[in-house]
Amino acid sequence: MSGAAVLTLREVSRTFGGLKAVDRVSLTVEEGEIFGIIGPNGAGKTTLFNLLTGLIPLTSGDIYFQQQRLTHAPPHQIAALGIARTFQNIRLFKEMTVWQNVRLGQHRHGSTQFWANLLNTPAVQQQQRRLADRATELLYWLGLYDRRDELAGNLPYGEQRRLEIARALALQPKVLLLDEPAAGMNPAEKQALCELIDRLHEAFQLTVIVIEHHVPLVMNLCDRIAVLDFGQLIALGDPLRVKNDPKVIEAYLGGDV
Ligand SMILES: Nc1ncnc2c1ncn2[C@@H]1O[C@H](COP(=O)(O)OP(=O)(O)OP(=O)(O)O)[C@@H](O)[C@H]1O
Repeated sequence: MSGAAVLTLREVSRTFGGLKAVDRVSLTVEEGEIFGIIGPNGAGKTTLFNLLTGLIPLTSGDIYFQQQRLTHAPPHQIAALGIARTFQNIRLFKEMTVWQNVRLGQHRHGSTQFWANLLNTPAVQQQQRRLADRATELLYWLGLYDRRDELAGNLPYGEQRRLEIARALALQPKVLLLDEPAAGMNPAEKQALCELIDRLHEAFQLTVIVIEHHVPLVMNLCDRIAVLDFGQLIALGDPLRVKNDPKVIEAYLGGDV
């Protein structure tokens, strides 16, 4: 961790009708850390990701990426700045191959000009080769290289989750948001995923923000953890501190941590 702020949330709120889904949340995520977000069902975790990625507008407050105000930025601009995510409900192109899904994730890196593309210039060919190499590398990392020609929809569930991560990484993000990446996995798969996230974080120099229900996974993986309850931030700190926080034990963990 370098200690520099990557994401800064100031009094971020989102209401749905009368419901305060996210309620004046202020926090800073530092460069290079693995930051966990936990909380009971309906605590506002996914809504917070939707606000960070511009999928829904804030009701009030501000979000900054490094020094840049993101508060009203559209999703494509946020993605282009280097913030990528996966979804709680897997959102792959199921009728496309594993390879095509990752290549589509690289979309913003196809930066060469329209005419250059049309004429297939050497610069275009070189860029395409570079992107294909990167896609290959990602598929190796996620253990999906042998599956590259299969339809995404035909992969077993755990591999679909990993493909989502590969596709998010194809954007070459600085910040990777993972929404319950281990949902539906057995304990051994969860442990393996946890180790994989840690290695990816190291290898690609990522800042990772992870929403996860499985408390041991979050405790092992994360440098710091934020706990949400009814949209409010009720605790923030290193795993040990959060685990022993009476508010957390009372509101969420019920003493079984
Ligand atoms: N588009 C929406 N319209 C109305 N209410 C919504 C909408 N999205 C979320 N909510 C509500 O906001 C609250 C927070 O939901 P959110 O999905 O962010 O919680 P969560 O912590 O991610 O929960 P879970 O762990 O179950 O995924 C819930 O009460 C939810 O019903």
